[in-house]
Amino acid sequence: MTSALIAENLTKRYGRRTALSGCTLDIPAGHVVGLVGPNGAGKSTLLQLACGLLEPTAGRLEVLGERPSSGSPRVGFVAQDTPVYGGLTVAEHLRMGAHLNPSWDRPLAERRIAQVGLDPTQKAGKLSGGQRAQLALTVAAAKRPDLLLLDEPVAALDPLARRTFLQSLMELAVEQGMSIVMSSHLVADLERVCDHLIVLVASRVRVAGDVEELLAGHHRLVGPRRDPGELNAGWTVVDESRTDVQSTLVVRSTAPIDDPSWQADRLDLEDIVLAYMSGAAGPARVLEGQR
Ligand SMILES: Nc1ncnc2c1ncn2[C@@H]1O[C@H](COP(=O)(O)OP(=O)(O)OP(=O)(O)O)[C@@H](O)[C@H]1O
Repeated sequence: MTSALIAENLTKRYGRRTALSGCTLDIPAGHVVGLVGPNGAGKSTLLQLACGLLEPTAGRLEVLGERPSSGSPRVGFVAQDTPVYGGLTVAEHLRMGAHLNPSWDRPLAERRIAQVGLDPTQKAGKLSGGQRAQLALTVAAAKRPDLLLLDEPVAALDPLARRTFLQSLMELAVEQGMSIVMSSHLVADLERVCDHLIVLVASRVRVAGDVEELLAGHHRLVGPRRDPGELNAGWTVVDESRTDVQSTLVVRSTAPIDDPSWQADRLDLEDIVLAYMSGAAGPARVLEGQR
């Protein structure tokens, strides 16, 4: 399987501040990938490195088998502030897109603009934040990139617009075969559309992998208090809390939990993300077999 993005020990520093540290990832092509993590975790930095807007301080990064370059027609990027030209109309954005991009997909652009109810004669500067996000996505998608990078694309959208937007992302992935990597704080949304997830915390990858594998491999365990040395050696403890009598753990284990002294429950994606964000998860780790 080809990779959309390969990072090896990728590091980005701004002066003395480390925005991304020792990031190692292999993101398979043809997937919708969610990138989550708390504010300042390094998500925008990773996306900007991937589209060639930033240069790494150290490490290796390959996007679609090449070194990232900012002008690549194979990679589309929609930044967090949904850049559009305030003085141009919606239709002028599409004309400019067609002029600048040999692979411009005019029917796709016109269909999306109609679908999301944008008035082609409206100046972009007069659009709402959500409408600007829709326009920016349309322009990026109509370039027909192989990889679309979206930095918090749904932050400004109302719940219905979010649903339509995410639906259209899935269509782009399935019908056009686009790989999509998008950052978001809305994990429930990501669970609906993403089949791959990366959790970044404090500039490091805490976990990355196939969503189905992540859901199947994480468990919440409640049982009599145990100290770390007494736990099953095959478990990775992601998060834990203890009272005098009881332990509550979030563990990763590929094997089923067969110890009857633990009550084991499945977790949803949000639980897993929160466990990695709040837990003593230790150094960066990547799920084996994440491809
Ligand atoms: N141009 C810059 N100069 C200096 N430090 C920066 C710059 N851009 C980002 N940083 C720092 O790098 C770290 C990672 O920032 P980044 O924007 O990548 O985080 P993020 O995960 O996208 O956050 P958010 O969810 O708030 O958008 C932060 O500590 C931030 O302050």
